[in-house]
Parts: sequence; structure tokens; C-alpha cells
Amino acid sequence: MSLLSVEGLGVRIGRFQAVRGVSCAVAAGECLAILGRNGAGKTSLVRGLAGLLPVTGAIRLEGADLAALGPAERSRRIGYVAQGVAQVSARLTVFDLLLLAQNGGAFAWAAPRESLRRAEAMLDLLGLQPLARRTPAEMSGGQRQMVALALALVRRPRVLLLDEPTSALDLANQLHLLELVRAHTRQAGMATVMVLHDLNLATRYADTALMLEEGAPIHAGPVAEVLTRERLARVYGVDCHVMAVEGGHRAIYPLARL
Ligand SMILES: Nc1ncnc2c1ncn2[C@@H]1O[C@H](COP(=O)(O)OP(=O)(O)OP(=O)(O)O)[C@@H](O)[C@H]1O
Repeated sequence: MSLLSVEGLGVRIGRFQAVRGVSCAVAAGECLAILGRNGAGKTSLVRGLAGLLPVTGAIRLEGADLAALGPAERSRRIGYVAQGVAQVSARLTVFDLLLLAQNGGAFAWAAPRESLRRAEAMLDLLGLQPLARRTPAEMSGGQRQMVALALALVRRPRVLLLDEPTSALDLANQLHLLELVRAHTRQAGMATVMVLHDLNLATRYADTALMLEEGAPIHAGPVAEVLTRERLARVYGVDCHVMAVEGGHRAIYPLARL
């Protein structure tokens, strides 16, 4: 059974139908990449899944209808890291934020030992120990992007939604973050949905992909089947060389705009 399944999903922004007719499923331990051109509806789709935009159709989490869950339960089960790197004004340190996140945002005078342990483990996992006593205002955009992932993961969600999680990261950190996301997804048996513009990162780290065009799905399946030369030409208007590379991955090299 899929951990996350979506059937006939529509997402509206006000009166605008940003997404329509999306059906897909993500198994426990797998990563789905949401792909498509600017304005295709990728962010709207993940915001709909996160409960931040009104949806039609069905979203099921471990077989249960998501609409039946209250907002607190929903946010406990679904971790969401938004697009862009927000300027957080809170004068709280990364460590405090990691404790607060585990408590559903509620302040507690004394954090349980388990929460302290988990916050430490998350700092270690993401290599964020040197930043533990800093506030987000005292960090770079890329560092804040790593912290945003830590804040989502520390709550141990069943579904992780990431909107362009590597947009502010250098080459090494792009790989570091996505390796970590994939390993954590497998190990925790989560379902991860990530919007990615970098098709090479998608072929390397996603198991499956969903390509959107003008709000509608045009292809879904194993990532290698979705990212073919013909489809890239049609969707992006770019002729690409799609090569098999070491590790069984594919590399996509853009040759020319068509
Ligand atoms: N507040 C809004 N009101 C009306 N339409 C909107 C609003 N916000 C976004 N849209 C439109 O919804 C469509 C989908 O936007 P969305 O942000 O989901 O696209 P995207 O695929 O994530 O794009 P990008 O790759 O540029 O981030 C776009 O055509 C956009 O112009």
C-alpha cells in the first residue's frame, strides 16, 4: 500500500485553478520529484498537499483520508519546507527552534530529555552543530535552508514535502542535503515529495517523477522514464543529451533551445 496517495487532485489559488487531475502515489521509503516549467503548478501542488491551499479530490495518508484529520494532526504527520529562504525574525537559536518544533510550536520551560537528544541528533546529522547557538538572522541563505530541513525532520513526519530544497545550496551541499533526504526517507519509511528544477538532481535522487504542464500531469512514472529527450524537448523546448552515467543514473546536458 502507498503511504501517500492522491486521486484526481485539484488545487485552487483564489479562483484560479492552479492544479487539476493529479493522481499519484508514493510508497514508504520513496522520493517523488515534481517537475515542470515555471508556473506549471508545482508549488501549488505541494501547498495543496500541505493543507495550505484548498483542494478537491482525495489525499490519503496510510490509507486514511487527510481531510478527516485536524490541522494539528495533519501538521504532525506532514513536514513542509517552503520555497525560498525565509528571513526568520525570531530571536531564537537553532537549538531552541529544534525544541520548539518538536513541541508543535508551544513553549515549554523544561524540554524532555528525549527532545534534547533528538535536537542534538538532528544537528549532528545535518552538520549544523557550529550553528546551534545562532539565530537564523545570523546565518547565510544556504545555512537557513539546511536548518529549515532540520526543523521539518525533527518532528519525524510521515510525509516530507520539499519545495526547491537546494535552491540556495552550493554543489556539495546540494548533494549532502539530497543524500540525507533520501537516506532518511528510506530509513524512516517516509514518503518524500520534492519540487526540483535541477533535472540532474531529480534523476539522481528521486525514485519516481511527476511532470506538470499548465497545472495538469503529463507524465508520471520512474524518473528515467519521465526524463526522456523527447519529453524534455516538448516540455522545456530544449534539446538535451540524456546520457547513462556511473551508478546507473542519467545525466542531462542541454544542447540547444529549440
Ligand atoms: N496568488 C495567485 N493568484 C493567481 N494565480 C497565481 C497566484 N500565485 C500563483 N499563481 C499562478 O499559478 C500558477 C502555478 O504557480 P506555482 O507557483 O504553483 O508554479 P510553479 O510550478 O511552482 O512555478 P515556479 O517553478 O516558477 O516556482 C502560475 O501560473 C501562477 O502564475
